[in-house]
Amino acid sequence: MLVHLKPYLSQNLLGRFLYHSKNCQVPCTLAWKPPGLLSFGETLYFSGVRELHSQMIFRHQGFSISQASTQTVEMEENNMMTEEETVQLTTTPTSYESAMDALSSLITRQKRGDPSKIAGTYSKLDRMSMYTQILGLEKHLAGLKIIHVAGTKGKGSTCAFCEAIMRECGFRTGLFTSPHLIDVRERFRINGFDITEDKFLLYFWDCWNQLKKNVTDDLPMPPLFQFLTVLAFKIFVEEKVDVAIIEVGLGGTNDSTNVIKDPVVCGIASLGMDHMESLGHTLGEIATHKAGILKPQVPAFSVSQLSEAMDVLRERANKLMVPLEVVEPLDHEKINGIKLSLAGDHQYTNAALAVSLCKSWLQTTGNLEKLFQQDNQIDGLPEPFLKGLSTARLSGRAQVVYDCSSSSNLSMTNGETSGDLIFYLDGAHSPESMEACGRWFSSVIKDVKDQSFPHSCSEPGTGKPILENGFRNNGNQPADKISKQILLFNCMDVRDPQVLLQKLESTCAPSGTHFSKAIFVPSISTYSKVTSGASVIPFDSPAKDLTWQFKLQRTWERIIHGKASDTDFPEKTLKNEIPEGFPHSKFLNEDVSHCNPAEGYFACSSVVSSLPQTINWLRHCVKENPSLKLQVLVTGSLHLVGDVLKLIRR
Ligand SMILES: Nc1ncnc2c1ncn2[C@@H]1O[C@H](COP(=O)(O)OP(=O)(O)OP(=O)(O)O)[C@@H](O)[C@H]1O
Ligand SMILES: [Mg+2]
Ligand SMILES: [Mg+2]
Repeated sequence: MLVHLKPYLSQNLLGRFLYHSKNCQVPCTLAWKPPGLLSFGETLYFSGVRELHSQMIFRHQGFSISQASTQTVEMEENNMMTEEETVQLTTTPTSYESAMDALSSLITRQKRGDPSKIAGTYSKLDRMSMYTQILGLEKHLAGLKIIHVAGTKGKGSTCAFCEAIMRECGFRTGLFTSPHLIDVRERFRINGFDITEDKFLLYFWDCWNQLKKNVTDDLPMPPLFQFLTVLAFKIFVEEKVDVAIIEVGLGGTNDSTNVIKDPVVCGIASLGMDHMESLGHTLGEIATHKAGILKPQVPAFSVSQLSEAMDVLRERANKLMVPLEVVEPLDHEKINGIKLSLAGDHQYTNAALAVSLCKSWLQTTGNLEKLFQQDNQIDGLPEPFLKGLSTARLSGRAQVVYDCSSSSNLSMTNGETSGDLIFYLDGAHSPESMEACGRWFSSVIKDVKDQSFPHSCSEPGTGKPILENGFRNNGNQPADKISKQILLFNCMDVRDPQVLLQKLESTCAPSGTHFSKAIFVPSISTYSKVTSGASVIPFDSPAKDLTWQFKLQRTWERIIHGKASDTDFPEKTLKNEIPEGFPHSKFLNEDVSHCNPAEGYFACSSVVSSLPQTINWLRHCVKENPSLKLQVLVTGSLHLVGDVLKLIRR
């Protein structure tokens, strides 16, 4: 039998493929292929395929062709196919890595806020409208029942709470958030799960090819975030979600997601100082951008804000005749004492916003009464809301991960860890979020002090919370471990490290949290490549230029030692005195109190050129010292957090 496939993309297809059916793998031979690269619509023949199944997948070095058309499956079921027949399949394109390469080619080199990128015949939002038109999404977009969320901090968390609540209420959800930590598919969730690779590829190449065919000088391929936004719309329309929860990428007024004209409800999470290069240098200016997502007469909710921001929101809302309601952080009582699944006090604010957004959505769509009547709650929230609030998930935000590979007691079974190396991951990268992060870290390590080990490890990166409420105690943990707090930090060079590190230190210190050591290390991921979970991490490719990390270190040392400026802190102490590559063995045994930079020695910190080596080194430390427990706060950059998650998952 010959199977006739029409690949949608250029790919070099050579060699043998494995045909996976339900229960077996049948190798099949590539019988013929057109010379050179296959291009759109070209034909490829296989022989040796014995049976067809709707879930058939061909794989060859990551190249997969999947999903037989319904027609094919029906033909098979009706026994209509004969050996001689050539069957045409609707194929999905294929290698996930080639999709990542294609996506990476959309990353623009211009810096944010660079006015040159605004030039051109059409505005960004005009172009977004045109892209949605090309993809035939315009009229469907109007039918998506959208919850649209802007804000400086807490957008993603608010959206994650909304998703979980709406799902618990029985609706099929689509969730679009940014950024991603490990795999770009994290940005697109359908009914609570990251979109599958096969579906992603199907929709990705469909959008890609249609847009490619229609580009002109005035309408080039969209930059990355615009592409991801139209892709989200495509996915949610095709997947027929009941509710689409859309997080703004940056700002509001000019954000690609603002092509949404008639959301069901809008939310504005906490406002603060971030992305000033694009949004302006005052809170008022920033609020003006965020308020740009409000739409005439569409209900809107926000949380308490500084008056400079709130005034702007109210003014805009009045102009548009928008009912704007400000919600208070959730009250513990109202949620029956349940624990929010996203940790940190700030999440009570985000959760409250999500509750109001969901209620409003349910009301507008005529579902509220049904839901609230069914439930016999009095003042509190209905069961699905409570369930949603206690199960929402978002990786890399106040996430605790026990590192299994570091267990000093290898005899422990069932994936249990001695809990000696614990990563506290939070991608905070603005002053407000750094403060929230510091508060969370200080409180959570206190809680842990009162807990017992070991704890079961679970797979990071799956979104499952790693730290359950409470630990299991099997009674054999060593008593009185010495806990040390370590800071693992990096941030992008557009951030002000003085502000971020100062915020962290001044939030932690009053609660008695002092970092024994701070390690400054470059992230592995960069903004120049979109990665997948399967992307290879170069284990040993230390960064060459560590100028930025040395600057971070100097800033930290100045803060720790209360020095006001570089003149109080001679630069010569930085030269030659930094331990090369690896912190030396004494590193952990020294203490902040012994650290005197004036004497030319940086005992409280180190610059390390390789993240994988840093993690190995931390693992080594706890293995060598059974009495030591390391609590490592990883923060400053979501890239760093994603890289650490990826490394400790391996
Ligand atoms: N309400 C809040 N107030 C202050 N900080 C917060 C708040 N919510 C979240 N954060 C901090 O911001 C970080 C990012 O949270 P989240 O992903 O929910 O926000 P976001 O607005 O989507 O951020 P991003 O700019 O990374 O997209 C968290 O790790 C936490 O440190
Ligand atoms: Mg942001
Ligand atoms: Mg976000």
